[in-house]
Amino acid sequence: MISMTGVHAGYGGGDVLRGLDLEVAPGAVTCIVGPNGAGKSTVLRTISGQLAPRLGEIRFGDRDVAGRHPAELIKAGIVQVPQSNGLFPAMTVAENVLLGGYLRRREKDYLRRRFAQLAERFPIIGERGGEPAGNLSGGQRRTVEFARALMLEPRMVLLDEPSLGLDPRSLGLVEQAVDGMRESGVTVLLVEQNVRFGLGIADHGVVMESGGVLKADSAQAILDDPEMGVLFLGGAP
Ligand SMILES: Nc1ncnc2c1ncn2[C@@H]1O[C@H](COP(=O)(O)OP(=O)(O)OP(=O)(O)O)[C@@H](O)[C@H]1O
Repeated sequence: MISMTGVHAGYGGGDVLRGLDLEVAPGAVTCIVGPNGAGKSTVLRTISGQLAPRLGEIRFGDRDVAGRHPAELIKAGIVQVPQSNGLFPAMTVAENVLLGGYLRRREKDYLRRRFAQLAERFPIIGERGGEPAGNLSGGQRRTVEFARALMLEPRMVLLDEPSLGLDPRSLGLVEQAVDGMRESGVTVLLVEQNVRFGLGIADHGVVMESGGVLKADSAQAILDDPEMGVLFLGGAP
């Protein structure tokens, strides 16, 4: 689905990604873990076009999408859910969800139909659609962020630390949403500090270190690997 080859990218003060090679399997959930500063979020930003790689190739299907504008990548079917606080709190829940359809804003019938589908899948959107998004709990807000990302029926969703700041019950909502994406054939690539949670909801795992991929395997194999424990996963998983 996505394959990155020899990718170098950074923010001006030297490369954060240094010749990164990564394959993301289609229709599955892949979780990237690794120490702070390894470049996990930078991988997502590079795929979604927020950061142009200095070198290397990023293939999405049969296209090279490296360095494309984020709007073009959304049209191609890649959407990123930012780390947190991605909603406009004074706007209603429904308005926030509909923002995800901005690129097709003139197609009112399509947007209405798609919104109705998402309201069926995430009941909070129908139930609280007219309320300011700022009224919702953390887990509910995350659900609205997911629904917004799904408005244009993406083929690939990038999630940057979806568990951040959530209580255990809300983590269940994130897991359900990710399971739903997998069931509908969406490819999911997520970054998680909460290693057990992230690898627990994923099919494949990737361990990053110093701007490269140290190990890629099934999520379970990475969870079970004693070497991964203390050094990269912040304690035995
Ligand atoms: N906007 C930015 N401008 C300058 N440097 C940045 C920027 N964003 C990240 N960096 C630097 O790039 C490096 C990698 O950051 P990145 O966010 O990709 O790491 P990460 O693996 O996701 O870790 P973390 O969990 O700490 O975010 C870090 O040294 C960070 O300070």
